[in-house]
Amino acid sequence: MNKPVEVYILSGFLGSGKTTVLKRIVDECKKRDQKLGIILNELGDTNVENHLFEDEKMYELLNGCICCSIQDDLKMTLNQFVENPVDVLLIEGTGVANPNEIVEALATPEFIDRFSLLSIISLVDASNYLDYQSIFSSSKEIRTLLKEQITSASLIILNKTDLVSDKKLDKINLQINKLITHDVPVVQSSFGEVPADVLLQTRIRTLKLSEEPKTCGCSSTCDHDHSHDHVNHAAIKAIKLEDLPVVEKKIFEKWLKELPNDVLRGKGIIQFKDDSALYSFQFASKKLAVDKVEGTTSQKPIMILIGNSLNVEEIRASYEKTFLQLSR
Ligand SMILES: Nc1nc2c(ncn2[C@@H]2O[C@H](COP(=O)(O)OP(=O)(O)OP(=O)(O)O)[C@@H](O)[C@H]2O)c(=O)[nH]1
Repeated sequence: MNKPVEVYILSGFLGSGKTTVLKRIVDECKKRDQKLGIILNELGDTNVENHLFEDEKMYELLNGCICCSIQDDLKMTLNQFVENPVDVLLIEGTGVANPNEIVEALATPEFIDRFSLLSIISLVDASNYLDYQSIFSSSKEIRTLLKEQITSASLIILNKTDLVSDKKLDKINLQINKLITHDVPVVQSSFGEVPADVLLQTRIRTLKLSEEPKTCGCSSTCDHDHSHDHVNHAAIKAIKLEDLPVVEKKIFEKWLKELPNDVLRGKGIIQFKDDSALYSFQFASKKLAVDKVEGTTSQKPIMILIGNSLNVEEIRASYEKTFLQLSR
């Protein structure tokens, strides 16, 4: 039998910096000449970030969360890596995934000797942490999910520290340290800049299965019985807007920033007025970042918005009013 594939799971809430860290790990593994595999999971039915990993053996699991509604897809994908092993497999869950569910899939008899889980790296977004913990500006689902992402980690990266004051950081560190019971390191970073040896250190030696099977509370599509304890995150939805017109960057940015606070994350591909290039955009922590898509791409302008109990009709109406009526 081949050597087990070394696995790292990246977890963390929407926009916390998982893909940013994933890119760092990919670069490091390439430097080490390691053969890489990536599993990216998105809530919506489109991955707008696949251009970032064109050279890698990548599988996209779309339209659901590998921690519940598409567990079978995850198992099928893991089988691909059993048949064609790589040295290192990176699994990035959706921002609302509970990493324990991925651990559970890796710990089944068919996979336990094939994969060796080395670490669960959880990203915590310092710029939103206190708001997400607040009963006034967040929901119980989000608070429970954040707690699960922290308590299941073997390494916590407190990211986006550039966006908060030292005083706030101290407060967040204190709160995180109250949640973790084991000797789990918490490293602070901005743009996921964590030394490679810290990032890739082996922190888990054995997989543990949870003891008591419980009924899953994931969603109507999930009717299996398996051992986990997690939040019902069905209220967190992705909306996809396609056929986007060419937009003015300033208007686009203003529209995103004025979206209701329930919109926790946005991403996509966009074309700006008077510019023939396509740009990938990221909207997280109420900040817009755009990046020119280099080379040729078959992707078309598209926008994915993810949030908690989103009022889809309201968002669609505001989108149509701002962009479609203006472009007519
Ligand atoms: N200011 C700041 N921005 C950051 C930092 N880390 C990541 N970002 C930006 O935040 C946005 C979201 O980062 P991602 O790495 O895509 O976050 P993610 O966790 O993969 O997001 P999801 O796709 O929602 O799961 C991007 O625009 C990043 O460039 C940071 O430390 N500081």
